[in-house]
Amino acid sequence: MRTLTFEEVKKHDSDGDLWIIIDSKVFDLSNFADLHPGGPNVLYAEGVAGRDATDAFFGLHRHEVLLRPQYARLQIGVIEGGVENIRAPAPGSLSRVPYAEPSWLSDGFLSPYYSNNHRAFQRTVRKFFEEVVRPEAIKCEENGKRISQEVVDRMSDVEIIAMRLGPGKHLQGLKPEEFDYFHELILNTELSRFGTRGFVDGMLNGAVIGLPPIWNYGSPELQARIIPQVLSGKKYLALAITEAFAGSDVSGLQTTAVRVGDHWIITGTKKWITNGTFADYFTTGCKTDKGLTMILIERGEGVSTKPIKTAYSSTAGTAYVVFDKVRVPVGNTLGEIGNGLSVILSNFNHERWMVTGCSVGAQRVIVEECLKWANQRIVFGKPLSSQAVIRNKLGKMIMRIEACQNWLEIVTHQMNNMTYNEMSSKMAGQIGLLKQFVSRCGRETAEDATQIFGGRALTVTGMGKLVENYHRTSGYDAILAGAEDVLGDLGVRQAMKKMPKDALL
Ligand code: HEM
Repeated sequence: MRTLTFEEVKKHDSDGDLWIIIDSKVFDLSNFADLHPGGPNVLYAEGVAGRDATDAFFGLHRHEVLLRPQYARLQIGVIEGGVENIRAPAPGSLSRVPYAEPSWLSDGFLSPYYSNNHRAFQRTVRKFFEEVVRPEAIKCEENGKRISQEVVDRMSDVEIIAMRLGPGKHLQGLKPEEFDYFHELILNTELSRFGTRGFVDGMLNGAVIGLPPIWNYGSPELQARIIPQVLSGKKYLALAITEAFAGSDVSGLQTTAVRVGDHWIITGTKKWITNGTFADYFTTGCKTDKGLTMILIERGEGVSTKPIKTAYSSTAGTAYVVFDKVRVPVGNTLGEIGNGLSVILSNFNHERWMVTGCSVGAQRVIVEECLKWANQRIVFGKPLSSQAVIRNKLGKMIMRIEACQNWLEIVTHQMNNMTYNEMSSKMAGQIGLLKQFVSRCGRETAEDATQIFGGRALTVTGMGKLVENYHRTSGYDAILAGAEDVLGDLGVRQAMKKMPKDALL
């Protein structure tokens, strides 16, 4: 790469002969100017053409623009004696922006929950997600296609699909102290950092919520056949509960299973089924003459799926699933006939806690985006952060994310130290309230972030793209796995049930 002086660069400041300096790198924009998405005129302006345009550039573009190969190759040299100050973060690295990381990952802070094993795990996971998953996440979020088999295979190779189901004996080769609920929490917060909310659900969330009923209630034959296929990423699974007729009120389901000999004949339509467009198996809630029953249905004759357009990317595979007189062996029943509600309910704590972790991971990135933008954006001749109204919003965002993180961690600590049954009886209400709190905080932060970024928060590309995605999709966290108002109410109802009889004023 050539070394150039400011004097040399200055000579190239006209139409057809245009050089510009950004962060001590010299770019030849002569042929690019007419193709520039921001238009050619801005590039010929005084103080830009032939000059050091670093501040102007970073006020208008994300740093990653310069890393795209088509733009990186416009660089023709470096400035003599210049120092490159703005470097892309290395994959897996931690942010040094205050509050951009939870306190346990911040220099000089302690935590009672995390061991060195968790810290090493976090480093490996972040690097893997940034290098392997992030490019796929960005691509799929935009084109709406499902996650590629290649990335699924790579996740399966390092047991990520299995780890997302939580601690347990399915994690071959890992001792309990090498994988607990804090490890899983790390996975959930790390996978939601890319501003690609649809992809987060497209990353096989169907299996995370649909496999446990097979695991806990399926026959040994069913388990031996289905579980390895799903954990190896060779087959896909969706949880098919909700219908146009029933959402949070699962007892109102209308999909019907009628027993004929040793088969069920199943008819009905499920709606909003995450990963449904590409699922091979459906863990399905059905009405029978003995009450709600969970049954595993395989894609085949009588099963059809249709994508539903939603506010987030179709990479999530959200579907209508139609069962038209589907014949299913009675051996595919999960748990006792008529006992479907407890199968569904026993699954909910983990699912809601998982959604909460993903939500906290995404919320924290937005806090980081806002702190960076308020610091670098110049308005009325001063950084945006010099406005008290902006600092007030930043303060509230920080308070919210820290409160969410700390409550989530203490809940995770209880989960690590309780049996499954204790968790079911003691944590359902608390997790319901936590989920409501986190999703409400997320939406308030989405609103504040949109005000801080202004018009940039309304475009899917550019400086505010993460805020745009978050603002459009944070409501999903308030609905999926149980509407937030219903969950908050569950928490209070459970508390009332446990009130001591003699607790009077
Ligand atoms: C290597 C040099 C440059 C490259 C590769 C480049 C590339 C781009 C790209 C890709 C965008 C679209 C933004 C997005 O949606 O992500 C953009 C927008 C823009 N660029 Fe550049 N640019 C360069 C230099 C400059 C300079 C020096 C200026 C002016 C000081 C400038 C002013 C703008 C403006 C005003 C926009 C529109 C921003 C908006 O819509 O918010 N660019 N540029």
